[in-house]
Amino acid sequence: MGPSSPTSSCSSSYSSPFTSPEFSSLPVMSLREKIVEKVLENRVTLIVGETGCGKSSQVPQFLLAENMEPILCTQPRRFAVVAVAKMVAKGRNCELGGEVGYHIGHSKHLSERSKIVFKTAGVLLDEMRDRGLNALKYKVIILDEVHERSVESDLVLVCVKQLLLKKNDLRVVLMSATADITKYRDYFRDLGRGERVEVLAIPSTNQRTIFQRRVSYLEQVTELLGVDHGMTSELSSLRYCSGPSPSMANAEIKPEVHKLIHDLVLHIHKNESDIEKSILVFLPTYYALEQQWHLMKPLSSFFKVHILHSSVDTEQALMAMKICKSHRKVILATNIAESSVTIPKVAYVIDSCRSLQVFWDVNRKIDSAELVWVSQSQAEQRRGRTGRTCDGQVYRLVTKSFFGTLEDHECPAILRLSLRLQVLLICCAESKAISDPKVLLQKALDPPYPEVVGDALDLLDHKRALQKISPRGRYEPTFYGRLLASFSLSFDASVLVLKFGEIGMLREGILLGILMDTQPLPILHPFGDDALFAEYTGCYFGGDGNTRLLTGRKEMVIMGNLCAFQFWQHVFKDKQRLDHLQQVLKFDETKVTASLLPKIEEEWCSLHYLVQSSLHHVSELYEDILNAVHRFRPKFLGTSNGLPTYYDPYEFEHTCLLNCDPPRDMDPLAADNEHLGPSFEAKKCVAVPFVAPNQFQSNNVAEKLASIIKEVQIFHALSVILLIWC
Ligand SMILES: Nc1ncnc2c1ncn2[C@@H]1O[C@H](COP(=O)(O)OP(=O)(O)OP(=O)(O)O)[C@@H](O)[C@H]1O
Repeated sequence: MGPSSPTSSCSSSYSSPFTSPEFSSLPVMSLREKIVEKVLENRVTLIVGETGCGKSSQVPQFLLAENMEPILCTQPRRFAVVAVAKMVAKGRNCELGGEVGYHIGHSKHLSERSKIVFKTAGVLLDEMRDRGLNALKYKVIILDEVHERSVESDLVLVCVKQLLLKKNDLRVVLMSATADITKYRDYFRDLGRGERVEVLAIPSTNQRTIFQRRVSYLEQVTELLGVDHGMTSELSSLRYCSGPSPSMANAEIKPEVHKLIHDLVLHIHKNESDIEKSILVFLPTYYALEQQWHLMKPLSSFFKVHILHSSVDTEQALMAMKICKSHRKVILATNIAESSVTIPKVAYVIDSCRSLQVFWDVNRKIDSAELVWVSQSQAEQRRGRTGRTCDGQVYRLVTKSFFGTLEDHECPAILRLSLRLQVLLICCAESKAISDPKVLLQKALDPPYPEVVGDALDLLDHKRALQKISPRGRYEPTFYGRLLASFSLSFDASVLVLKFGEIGMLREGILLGILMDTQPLPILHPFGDDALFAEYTGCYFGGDGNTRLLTGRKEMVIMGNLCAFQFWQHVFKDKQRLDHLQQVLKFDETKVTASLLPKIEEEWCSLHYLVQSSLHHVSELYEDILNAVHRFRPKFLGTSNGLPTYYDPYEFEHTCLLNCDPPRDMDPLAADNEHLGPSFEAKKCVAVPFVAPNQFQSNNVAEKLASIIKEVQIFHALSVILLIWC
């Protein structure tokens, strides 16, 4: 079997991905022929291999070389979809969007020519809802990281199995380093006579070329640091983990744990001469990242701290890591960085072994979040973030015996969450084969409790999003339900949009709904500096007595971001305004090229402490939702006011953020200091003349927001959504 041949979409300097020295030594390479053979022979193949052995990046290419395209690969996280797609495209010397493409949320780099396509499970489910199982028209479907059990991944698995029952020539490949093999074998047992899941394990013994990974536990860490002399491992466990085993210990992070991490980071720094070798620390929440960051501030002359959290622009954070060469990198991350990604030169992983888990509180009927101990499978994935581009050392901050009693796998989300939105989405599916939630969810790998599905159906019925079609008791979506389901927002955010639509403020409602779900938000939140964030937010909303309208800080933040978005839109999205901008800056018309304006916009955003990518994301989502509303044409569309008066272009005034102090101390999100941008004096705001403080009728919108929040009694649910991103 020869290497794949270059395709027309690849450049002439194409070199075979299989022979390039960077990849030829990956352990998965030794099993290439076997993998192809097994996938051709069997309808379902499970590939199990250590983290970093090359599954995600190489297996799709093995199959492409056998002309098994088109190939679909799902990844549980957006971050991973982009990272793996980029890596495969780079390895094949192709443009992204050509032979190799991806689709996450609103970012779509695909074409007719795409032969390997990476998507999130969520995107795939949306497509299936619209086009039925036809959305799965691929020769091979690879479900990567199958151990990650989001509701979306589990639903994709159900649908793929339905398709397998109909389509004999489809090939499905499941991949993971830590999947429960028996579970998947059993799940596909009823595919047909003589059918079975072929399991292919990439042997560890063959992994001569993979880098070393050593693991130490709490007892070795305390010994290494010379703390708690003579303390038994039981006492250590009590001191740092509040108990001897997960069932007897709460997963809160005590100050002692933060101190231990601080000392360990310092110890590593003193003993590792290569400052390019970085340290990745896993913590459960934004708050824990903040605590750790504050503790490490005095060490800022040694370290550059980077943050990986959903509230941070990951692309930008990774870029900043690449640029920074002068200091050792310490990356503080939540489980966003837990699987599928390679952060080059991570040589040390410190794992707090805790994570944040959201669950549906059946009694209070709200989403809640709690700190939990990770499963062994999660800890293995975290371990796998090192040993990829250099040798690695992992420190687990629990004792070995404590670790031994952690669950093998975490509880699947389908057994923890309320499933309201998923039940509604299932009911809205075009294809009858997948539109009955009671039937479909019972086919899941771990079927949810029938009362949870019943609760979701009742709630949706109560909200008139579904109606029971007698006599068989099957539910159908109402017009309102279909409309809600078409928004690609969380359930509460979608409800909010429609409530605003009903009072003639559709535009504001859509933006507020999007902002409830958006991470990172348009207004920059300098990491660890809530005061500065409040100052930035206050410049957009709250400076003229309108704070009393809203009681919660979270709603204030949403309102501030709404005003910030509109401000940006006013300056950069209004045709006449742009003409005006050109005059202000005295552009020579001919020189105003497509490339100049984005640059100005980028600088402007940075001067006003706005996150450009987030503004664009909100803008794209806004268009989508507006289109959905126009497709459905609800009654209120006729009574909506249309464009607000302030849309008329005219000269306007704004309270310029340039008067704010720049971020103090070390900003972990910025690259090296010399890359911080133009000096303070040189700043010039192109939004002049002005935007008046209440230009966007913010008081009026805030008043409506306050009453709608009360009316729909989603305050608690809102707090949870906001708690996760704030
Ligand atoms: N951005 C990158 N820079 C440098 N090397 C990389 C990069 N991405 C991947 N690699 C290399 O390719 C190897 C294989 O990565 P790949 O994601 O295919 O492995 P995997 O088996 O799918 O791992 P996991 O189970 O952790 O997702 C890594 O171990 C690393 O050596």
